[in-house]
Amino acid sequence: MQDFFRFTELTYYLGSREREIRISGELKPGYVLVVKGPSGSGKSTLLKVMARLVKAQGGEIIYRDKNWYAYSPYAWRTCIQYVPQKPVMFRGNGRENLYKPFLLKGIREDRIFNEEKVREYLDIFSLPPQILEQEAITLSGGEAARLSFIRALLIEPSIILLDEPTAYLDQENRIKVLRFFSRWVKEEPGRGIVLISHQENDIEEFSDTSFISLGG
Ligand SMILES: Nc1ncnc2c1ncn2[C@@H]1O[C@H](COP(=O)(O)OP(=O)(O)OP(=O)(O)O)[C@@H](O)[C@H]1O
Repeated sequence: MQDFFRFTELTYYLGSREREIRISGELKPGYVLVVKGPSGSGKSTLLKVMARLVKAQGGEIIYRDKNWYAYSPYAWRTCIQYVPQKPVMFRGNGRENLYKPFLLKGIREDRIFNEEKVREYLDIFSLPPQILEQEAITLSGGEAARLSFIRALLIEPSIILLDEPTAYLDQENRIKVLRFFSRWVKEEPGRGIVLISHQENDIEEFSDTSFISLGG
């Protein structure tokens, strides 16, 4: 495989044509690509473009040697999962929230909702099993954040786009989550993470990192 995840002249607007971003770079397998830049420079928007939730005006991403448009949007999002900074919880309990992506049309058939995996992840992220029965909108910010990591992980993506993953976490959970992702990215070949974090010490938890910067 020549290109795992390479983006070239990726071009997108921040609200209007006047604020155009154009950026090239590469995420290597096993690596964490850290997106740097001041507030409002377009970091979150870049992750949404990469997830194909926001349209790019130009440029391309080559993922596993194929142009991104060679993948259906569903296939793309099965491989590349975006976890927004502010956790999104739907109506329904914790289990229903974890199950939600499996109800979406086009999810790859080899992805199955694995209750055993759910329990395993709850344990890793120190969430009590009762959370599965709790109304998700009543979860605390930190609980919802950890549940949204589990929701993304259950899809078994190869790339996870993490937007400020520790924003809602206390110190203990912050370390737990970062160490988990640091292991996850190395556990199997062909995984990668794109990370936005304002906290320099978050980045120190990862062994192989590379950086790209967006201007002001
Ligand atoms: N749909 C939109 N309409 C108008 N403006 C937008 C839209 N999406 C993003 N923007 C603007 O684009 C800029 C970049 O937003 P973005 O969330 O990508 O920044 P960021 O670098 O992640 O910032 P922060 O570090 O504060 O989270 C901001 O000024 C934002 O207000």
